[in-house]
Parts: sequence; structure tokens; C-alpha cells
Amino acid sequence: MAAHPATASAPSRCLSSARPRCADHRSPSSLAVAAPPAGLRPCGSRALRVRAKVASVVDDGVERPWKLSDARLVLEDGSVWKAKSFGASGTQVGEVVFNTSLTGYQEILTDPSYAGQFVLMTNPHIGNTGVNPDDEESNQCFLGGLIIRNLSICTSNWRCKETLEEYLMKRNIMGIYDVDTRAITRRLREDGSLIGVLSTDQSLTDDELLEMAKKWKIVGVDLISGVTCDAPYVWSDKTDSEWEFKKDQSSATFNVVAYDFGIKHNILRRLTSYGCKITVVPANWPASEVLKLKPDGVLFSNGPGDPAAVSYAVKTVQEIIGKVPVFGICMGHQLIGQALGGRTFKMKFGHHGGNHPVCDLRSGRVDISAQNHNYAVDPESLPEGAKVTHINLNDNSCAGLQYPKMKLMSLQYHPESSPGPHDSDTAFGEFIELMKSNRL
Ligand SMILES: NC(=O)CC[C@H](N)C(=O)O
Repeated sequence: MAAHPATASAPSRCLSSARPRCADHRSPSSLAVAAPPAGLRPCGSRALRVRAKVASVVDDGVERPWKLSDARLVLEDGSVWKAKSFGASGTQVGEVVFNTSLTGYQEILTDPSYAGQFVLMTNPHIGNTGVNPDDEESNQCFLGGLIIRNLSICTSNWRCKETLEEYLMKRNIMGIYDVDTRAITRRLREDGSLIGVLSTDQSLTDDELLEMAKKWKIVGVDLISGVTCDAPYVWSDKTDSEWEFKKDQSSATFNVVAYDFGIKHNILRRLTSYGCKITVVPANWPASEVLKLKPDGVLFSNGPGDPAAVSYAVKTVQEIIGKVPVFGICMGHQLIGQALGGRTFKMKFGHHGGNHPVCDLRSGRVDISAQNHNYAVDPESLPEGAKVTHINLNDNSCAGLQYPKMKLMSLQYHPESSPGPHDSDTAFGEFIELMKSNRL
């Protein structure tokens, strides 16, 4: 199997050993490579290992306490992409998707909806703002790995606490760079999402990696159960964000129960900001227990994988809708679509990025939105009474629903952004109005 021609002709990484290191780049001695925290659940088929710490190494023009190794990405179509590894080493399988966000790689890394996937960033320059404790969207990274063009040789941001490299190493996540991300993106756009295998293991042949990619399945698999919380908890925020959300929850006006299908923290932060006290429950929490809490509203969160593979969650949604106001976001929207009797389908390569135009058909208003999904609700399959309220203007797919009689609203995209534009934050206000109207 020959290397993909686009890889062979791709320009080499634009770093030269003559280039000086930035003043704020951490000295190698301050880099600690820790064992991965207990409980990490990598989603691929093989355990990863954190790269062994060695004495300071000058590799690719940058001083590091570990040696960069060669890596390969083998796609299920047989193409082989040579790259360099900058995160954990090992072998990992996943579905490759491309994300068009210009920044926000940390929020993307910690969005549980990416479980089972490799995220390829189309922005060629990643890592320059490092990583900080306030931009986490969950407590760990569930994605399979990160694929980028250029890894920034320095980090420069006042909030930065560690480099992207250190972060991936500590969390045992694979990262590759120096690969032609534009050529891979074009391939995914033409052929649709592809399963791939990332490997730093030189003992495995390309054909063996290809075999692994061909055997691996993501459609029809329940990925929610691997990312949901273990027990209910009341949300309280420990981060310091630029958004004004630090409201005192004791004076909150609305009690909301949020189903955690892989919930992003900014959904919880934004609801708090709008005056909600939130109890988060695991994905398999019985609807009867939730209704006993007499919530003002229920939120069905985002989450990874195939919405048609989680019939238990669809059943829960069915038991709740019509009884209290509900708001579904992304996976939550897809589960609501199915609970109403509709169907979901897999898109060619999905929507992943912070620049998707969405039209609110009720007002004609266009928002630029953050999106991350590979599946969509088929509007033709919805029953009478359910209205499509929003469409994605790139492909006219269903981006929002309402069923007024049931006090139900849902969006396929992410009003909480993180990362992405804040245009659609008003959706949380709409949910508040829905809960208010139910009190009258
Ligand atoms: N962000 C999400 O909730 C993703 C929903 C679903 N897993 C999809 O890919 O379509």
C-alpha cells in the first residue's frame, strides 16, 4: 500500500531549527509526564501508553523532554498518511471528522460528544494558546485523538497553564501533526466520514492497521453509557469564565433536571446564568424519579454516537415529554425526534465547527452557530404538530424543532457555544419562557 500522494507532496512543517523559542515557552524541566488519571476510558481497541520521559531532546526545532515519534493514520479506504506524534503513543481506532472552528481546541477536546472520533482541525495552526483550567467542557477527554497540520512551538496566553502537548500526554490522548489536513478534509468531504487507525507502533504493518479500521464499527453502538455521570448531582461551577454566569443558585427561580448524555459544562453554566438550579442525572435515570422531583423543566443534553442505538434513552424521553417543558440539545434533539415517532439518519460527513449559518424560520433571523453532529432528524418522519423551527443554511437540514402542545423545543446545534459564536444564547431564554408559561 503506497503512501497517499497528497501526503508525499505535502509541504513539510514550517518550523526550522534556527527559529528561536518564545520567551514564555516552558522549560523542559518543568514538564511532568504523569500516568493517566484512574478511570480514563480510551475508546479505541488498544491501551495507550504515555511516552517515556527522556532527557531533554531537540526534535523538530523544539526542546522537549520526550522524543517525537513517527505516526501513521490509516483510513478505511486504504490511504496511509504519515505524520508525527505529539501526544500519547500507541494505536487507536476511531471515526475521523473535521472541525472548521478557528480556535477552541480545548473545548473540543473535552466535549464528550466526540467519544469514538478523531477530530481533525482544519485551521492549520493549533496549540498557540495552550490549555487552561477554565475552558474544560467536561472532566476528561473522551475523543480518540487530535489531528492537526502545525503544532505551535510556543504558547502565549495569560490564562495558559500548560502546553497542548503536556495536556495530551497527561490525559493519554493521541495527537498527530505534520499531516496534510486539507487533503484529508477534501477526502472526507467527497467520500464521507471514514474510520481510521492512528498508530505510533512501527511493528504493525499498514495492512494490519487497515484491517483494524475495517473491523471497527461506530454505527449502532451506544457511546452514551461510556460518558454519562455515575450518579445524580447538583451542578455548581468551579471555573472562572468570561461569561457572567456566577449566579447564586440558592435564589434560582427554576428547578431543571438535566439528563447527562455527555453534557457540556457550558450548557449548565448558561442555564445557571438564566436563573436555573440544575440537578444532573445519569442517562439511565428513570423518568419516574425525575418527575418525582417536580422540575420546572427537563433538559436532554448533547452526547456521542448513534442516536438510534440508545432506545432506552428514547423511551425515557417519551415518558417525560408532554408532562413538563423540555429542551433538547443535539443528541437531546435527536432523541426527542425519535420519541415523537421520527427517525434519524447518518449524514455524509456531519457538521463540526463554529461557523454554521442557521435560519430561525419563525423570524427569518440567521445565527452563526456552533455545531457538532454526524446524525440528523429526518423532518419528513415527524408527526403532525411537530414543527421544524430552524434549518442549517448550508444544506437545509433540520436544525430545530418545536411541539407547542407539549411545551417542547430542541436544537440540533449548540446555543451554549464553547467553542463558537454566542448568537444563539437566546435559546436558553426561550426555554425559560416555556417554563414560565407552564406555571400560569
Ligand atoms: N453533539 C452531539 O450531541 C452529537 C450528537 C450525535 N452524537 C451526532 O453525532 O449526531
